[in-house]
Amino acid sequence: MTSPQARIRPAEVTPHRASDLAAALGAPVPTTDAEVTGVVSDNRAAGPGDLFVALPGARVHGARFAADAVARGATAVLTDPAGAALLAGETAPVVVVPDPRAAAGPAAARVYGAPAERLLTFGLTGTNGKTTTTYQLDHLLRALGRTSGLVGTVETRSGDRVLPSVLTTPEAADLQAVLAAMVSDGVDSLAMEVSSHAIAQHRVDGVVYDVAGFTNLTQDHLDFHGDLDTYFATKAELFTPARSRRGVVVVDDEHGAAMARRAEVPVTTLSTGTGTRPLDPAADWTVSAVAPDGTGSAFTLTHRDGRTLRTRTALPGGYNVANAALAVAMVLESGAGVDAVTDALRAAGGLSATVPGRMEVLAASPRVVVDFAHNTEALDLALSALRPTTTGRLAVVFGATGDRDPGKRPFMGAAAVRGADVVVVTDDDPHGEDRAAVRRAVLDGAREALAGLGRDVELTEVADRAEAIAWAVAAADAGDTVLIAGRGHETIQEIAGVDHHLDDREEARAALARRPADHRDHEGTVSGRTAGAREEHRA
Ligand SMILES: CC(=O)N[C@H]1[C@@H](OP(=O)(O)OP(=O)(O)OC[C@H]2O[C@@H](n3ccc(=O)[nH]c3=O)[C@H](O)[C@@H]2O)O[C@H](CO)[C@@H](O)[C@@H]1O[C@H](C)C(=O)N[C@@H](C)C(=O)N[C@H](CCC(=O)O)C(=O)O
Ligand SMILES: Nc1ncnc2c1ncn2[C@@H]1O[C@H](COP(=O)(O)OP(=O)(O)OP(=O)(O)O)[C@@H](O)[C@H]1O
Repeated sequence: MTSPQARIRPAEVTPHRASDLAAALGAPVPTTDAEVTGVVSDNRAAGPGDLFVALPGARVHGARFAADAVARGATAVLTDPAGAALLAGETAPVVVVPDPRAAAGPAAARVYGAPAERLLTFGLTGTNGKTTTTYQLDHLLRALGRTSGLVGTVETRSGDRVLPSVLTTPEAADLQAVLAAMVSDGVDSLAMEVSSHAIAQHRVDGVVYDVAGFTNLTQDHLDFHGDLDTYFATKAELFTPARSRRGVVVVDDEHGAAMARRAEVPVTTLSTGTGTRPLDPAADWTVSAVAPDGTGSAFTLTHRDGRTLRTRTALPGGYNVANAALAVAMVLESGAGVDAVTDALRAAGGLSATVPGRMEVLAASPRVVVDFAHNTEALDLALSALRPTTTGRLAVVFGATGDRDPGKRPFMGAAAVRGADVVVVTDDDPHGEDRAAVRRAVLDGAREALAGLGRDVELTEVADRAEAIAWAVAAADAGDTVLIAGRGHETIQEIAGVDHHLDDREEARAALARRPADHRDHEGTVSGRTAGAREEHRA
């Protein structure tokens, strides 16, 4: 079940009557009335004056928690007929609608005064790149002198208030509260991630984005959506008038091209030539003259109408050029002038936002990078992004998640061996699964790939992740790069049902601080580390 979490809420809300809300939702007006000053869909977050939205869940009906919500001060309940049946004897007014998930966003938007309409809103969807692009957008908006708020996988930020996120896209009631808090905190624009789960579950109902963006689509989340067509169709909903006013669609893969054709709002296409489709000169926006520039790249973004600007992204890899170009194109589509954007980017040194746990560079020599890549394609891409700027050896520390998608483990092992010179296989989030068995599956794929590779790769197993990071960082020479992949910004590692604090970035920084004492000797063996489950293999 969802755990109780801290939430960002507005300080002051003009009260609404439950009867008015019912009328606005086209629901029968309850026989008793009450004043509502907030909306929640989890009883543990309920407080005085809240409307408790009791949602039918996959595991439990929220109506089971209505009495507790009311005991905490909730003054009214919004639910469906099944929920209402569970509420017999409830003292608070009950508003009954056929689909409370679909009603939650509009109800909350009404209670909080339609906050999305008072912000310049940018919504990002796609399988990969949402978080990264959202931070680039946020960075550019700030560079333009705007006060932007952010909602996404890593954190939610309104003014000085920052909270770690539980979901990529919050529940409808929580989202509207955050947006209202942003308005009262003086925020004027919003960069946010819109997951496909959120679209399917009506979490963003009540928001019409000024500019929606699409990054790409690969096979993912089919446990939830069933098949790729449904996953695609869910994302396509973002590009309809109910959810956005206009959009920018990256057409670097076939799904992007299909998305642009299917969009029901005006969209401009962006082709960068960094995906699976070659550069499309017929796209509205094109990227050209990509040039390595330190760890990142400089690039030129041009519209068919002649608008053009040259800037850079500090993040490595072609896909980060696509993310950066998308952020710039979305801001230009929102009405910003190309000269203002050019000047702002020049003053800011390009798109140089650090994205927590996404190609986050912790040290330059040896270069130590933490990235969220947790599947085969992402691992491939991350390693190829770092290879051109690695003068020494490229090492990767990673594992596979337990209890999830066992089929990908050998492929991840093979991708690591293909892309790196030093491969350290360790635990990711084992969850309830046998940790050694998960690593074994990754190692099997790695060994098989090694057999036909034709170059030397050092393959090592270090069970404990902190120890694996310490080992790789200690073993690196000045020109080497160590990629620590898979967990990004995450700070909790679940082993056999127990949560342990583990932050790859903290471990890497600690290992970097210990380096002089811990450094690898010239024979290629490791000194200064405790014995672990390490085994080395050389092809
Ligand atoms: C698969 C999925 O999306 N599940 C969501 C769904 O859960 P559910 O139907 O099982 O809900 P439930 O536990 O039966 O509870 C029903 C209702 O009772 C309420 N409740 C429940 C328990 C309690 O003590 N008190 C209480 O009030 C719940 O808030 C809920 O409203 O409804 C819940 C609340 O409405 C969501 O929190 C929950 O998201 C879970 C936590 C989740 O992990 N979702 C992931 C898959 C997700 O949405 N991920 C995407 C990103 C995907 C990506 O791109 O990587 C995201 O946007 O985060
Ligand atoms: N445009 C892109 N195309 C392909 N891969 C990408 C792209 N951008 C980032 N990645 C890879 O995907 C990983 C996740 O990136 P990011 O967090 O920005 O995406 P996301 O859509 O927010 O995914 P998630 O919801 O899983 O966080 C990164 O660590 C990187 O390895």
